Amino acid sequence: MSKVTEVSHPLILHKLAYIRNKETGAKDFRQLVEEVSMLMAYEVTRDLPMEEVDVQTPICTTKCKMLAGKKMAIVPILRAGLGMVDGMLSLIPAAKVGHIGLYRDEETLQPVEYFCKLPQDIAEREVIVVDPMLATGGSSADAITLLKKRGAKNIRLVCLIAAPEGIKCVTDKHPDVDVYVASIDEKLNENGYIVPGLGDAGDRLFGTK
Ligand SMILES: O=P(O)(O)OC[C@H]1O[C@H](OP(=O)(O)OP(=O)(O)O)[C@H](O)[C@@H]1O
Ligand SMILES: O=c1cc[nH]c(=O)[nH]1
Ligand SMILES: [Mg+2]
Repeated sequence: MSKVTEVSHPLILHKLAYIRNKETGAKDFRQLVEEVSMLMAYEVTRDLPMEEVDVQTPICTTKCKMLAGKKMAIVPILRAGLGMVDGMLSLIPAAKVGHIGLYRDEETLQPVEYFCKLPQDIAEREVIVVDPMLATGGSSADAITLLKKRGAKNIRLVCLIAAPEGIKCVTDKHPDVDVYVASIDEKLNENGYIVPGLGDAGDRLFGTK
């Protein structure tokens, strides 16, 4: 069964309020998405395996804990997921980055795949899929299916804003995948947009439309 974590830290909620505000321009929007992603990286890596090592301090030798060298990959769903990569990398600098290109057809709301480039050893990596928006869940669920077809076994999903419908879709299709979100919003509207949401994340990040 998937674990769903809503990371309601005060700093995240404060920044999310600016991100949601329609008056926030692309420059600030990008900066804030990066900052919240960094804070989310802290939460999604909470249970990474550790190992004990001997460290010589200026005073004596002591046992310390360090990451056990688990290899990681960050996989943004294009385009909007790109906005979360630098924030994640600032805390997990050794991660490799894969890219999955999907857009949501405006009429059918079904995801359409147009690009996929993954680290060749993706099957051995702990994979963090990032996309700011989890609406119907179709895009994230398809991206995870694609990763599994390429051999990935340990996958987590990090989103900023999710609709209950999207969480249900992903966790029903991929019960082995844990989901981390900054906010679970109320619902989807008739156009498949998250309410209250933030609008179209890709357009706001890149200044399109
Ligand atoms: O859960 P879903 O209903 O699939 O919707 C969520 C998807 O929609 C947005 O991408 P979009 O299709 O707008 O592409 P973009 O990032 O290029 O703007 C968003 O970034 C997700 O990938
Ligand atoms: O609310 C939504 C839904 C899908 N994609 C977005 O960017 N925003
Ligand atoms: Mg978009």
